[in-house]
Amino acid sequence: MKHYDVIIIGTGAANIVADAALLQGQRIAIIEKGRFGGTCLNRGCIPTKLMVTAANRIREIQEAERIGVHAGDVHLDWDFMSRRLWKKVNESIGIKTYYDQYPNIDIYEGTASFSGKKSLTITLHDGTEAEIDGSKIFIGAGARTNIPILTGLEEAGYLTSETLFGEKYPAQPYNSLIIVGGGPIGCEFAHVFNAAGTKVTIVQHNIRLLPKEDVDISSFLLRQFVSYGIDVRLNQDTVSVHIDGGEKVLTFRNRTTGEESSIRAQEILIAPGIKPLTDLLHLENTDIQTDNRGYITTNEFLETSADGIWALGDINGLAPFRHKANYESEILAHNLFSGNPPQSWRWARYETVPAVTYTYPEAAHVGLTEDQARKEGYEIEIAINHYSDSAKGYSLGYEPGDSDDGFVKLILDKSTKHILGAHIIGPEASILIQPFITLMSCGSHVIRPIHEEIASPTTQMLRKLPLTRTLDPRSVYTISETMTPHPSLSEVTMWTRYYYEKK
Ligand SMILES: Cc1cc2nc3c(=O)[nH]c(=O)nc-3n(C[C@H](O)[C@H](O)[C@H](O)COP(=O)(O)OP(=O)(O)OC[C@H]3O[C@@H](n4cnc5c(N)ncnc54)[C@H](O)[C@@H]3O)c2cc1C
Ligand SMILES: NC(=O)c1ccc[n+]([C@@H]2O[C@H](COP(=O)([O-])OP(=O)(O)OC[C@H]3O[C@@H](n4cnc5c(N)ncnc54)[C@H](O)[C@@H]3O)[C@@H](O)[C@H]2O)c1
Repeated sequence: MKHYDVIIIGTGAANIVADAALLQGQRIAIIEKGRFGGTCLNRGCIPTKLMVTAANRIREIQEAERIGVHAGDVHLDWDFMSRRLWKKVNESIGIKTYYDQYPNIDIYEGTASFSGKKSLTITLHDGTEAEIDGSKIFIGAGARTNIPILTGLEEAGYLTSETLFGEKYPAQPYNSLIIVGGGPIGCEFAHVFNAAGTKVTIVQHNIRLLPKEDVDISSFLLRQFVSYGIDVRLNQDTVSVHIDGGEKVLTFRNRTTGEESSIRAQEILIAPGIKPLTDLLHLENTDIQTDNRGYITTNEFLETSADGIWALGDINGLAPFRHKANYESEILAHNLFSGNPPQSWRWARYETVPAVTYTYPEAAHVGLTEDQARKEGYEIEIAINHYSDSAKGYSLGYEPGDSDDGFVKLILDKSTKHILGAHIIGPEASILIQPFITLMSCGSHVIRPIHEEIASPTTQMLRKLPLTRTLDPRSVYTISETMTPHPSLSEVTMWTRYYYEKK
């Protein structure tokens, strides 16, 4: 059995840990069962946002008439956009080539599973197996679509975000598309294909689109989607799928009235949520605890319940965003590979994880929704400002009372006037949210244990100290410890620190 100082499972955000270990000259094993770069680069944030940006331009050009700009016919050149998309996705190959050049890194292309507490069997793509163990093991294995049990679905065939950016990538936009699920994935693809000319229907289980957003954001997006011709069916149970006349027919039932309906389309995209990729890892051979959904439980230092094993990103179930996975990976790099004494370790906080759904318009938030704040017992105040209330918003064409006049909604603690949550829907919401993320992240914070039962000796020692950590709003380091939604233009400003240090 070959021994390593560091084993990394998955090449998404965990690459940040690999890079830090590399700088320390550690002996490293990197294990990847798919394309290097993980979900974000190959089938998530990056390719979807290439599509979304093109779709946004179509909508903006169509809407420019409201400010007196007439552009004539506008359409999406699918081939051109697809070439740009695959050029970016294929940068995946460069990640493997990069790690290949280091003699202290071994790359294993295959699927890892635990054979013992800190040992792994890797089933390699060539059919052989490798056995390795490590002093420090980092699990960044991510998640995948949670396919529902739906009569006839397997026989009819379907798309997921994985296959859409894989073997089923469309040569042209579909004529018609049914999307099962009205979360971020369903809504972003609905926007893309609707703008590309596809007849889109969303069949959503919840009574709202984007149910994790504030209720006012959901209803605004619903109104916009309907105005663009997207057929949205809320509060539905999916019943069955069959093929008829070469088309896929989905039958669904209203959860309140019981009324059944059917809709047909060229394709069906399944986007009902995700589940962690823990099943492949055989965690039963380890001391790693999972929650009732199968996610690995981690504490504020990303420790698992097993000694010397950490988990980050989607697999710990805390918030499935790339910026949150990067944040955790940077914490691990800082704590374990920068020579920092434990007293200066960073710890993870999840109160200020931002989220942006890249629909048209964009929906962005940080912190609590109105409902969450009330449920947590806050006496709240709400402050709302519309785009049309600012000179720039008016110049974009928004008049007071317009149905698509977006807004910022702040949820405030009435007694302290602290911001509990900020919610924005409208142009460039992904950029406009950044000041609120930064404001809410700054200041002094007392260490708050997460999963107190997970406690290495160092963690036990740290939890006994009266530790507070201050994010100084004037410090350049605060910029890199504050999350920024990925991928947003705010990264141009917020990532300045990295370039500042390189120069
Ligand atoms: C369609 C879509 C759009 C998205 N858009 C956004 C967005 O705009 N912004 C945003 O912040 N987030 C977005 N996300 C979510 C984001 O992609 C994820 O939160 C992020 O990529 C998770 O990173 P990770 O490192 O935890 O896992 P991943 O990037 O999924 O990496 C895990 C890696 O581990 C490998 N692996 C898994 N199991 C094993 C094993 N047993 N052995 C070896 N290798 C293994 C996998 O092949 C994979 O490469 C999107 C997701 C999807 C699906
Ligand atoms: N811009 C972004 O940051 C971005 C974009 C895409 C995905 N993501 C992340 O990826 C994760 C997965 O996205 P998602 O949209 O699949 O998940 P989700 O869990 O957020 O939304 C899935 C939706 O599908 C509905 N649903 C579940 N089962 C259904 C069924 N059988 N029939 C109809 N509807 C059903 C649910 O009511 C839910 O609203 C998200 O949690 C999100 O954080 C982020």
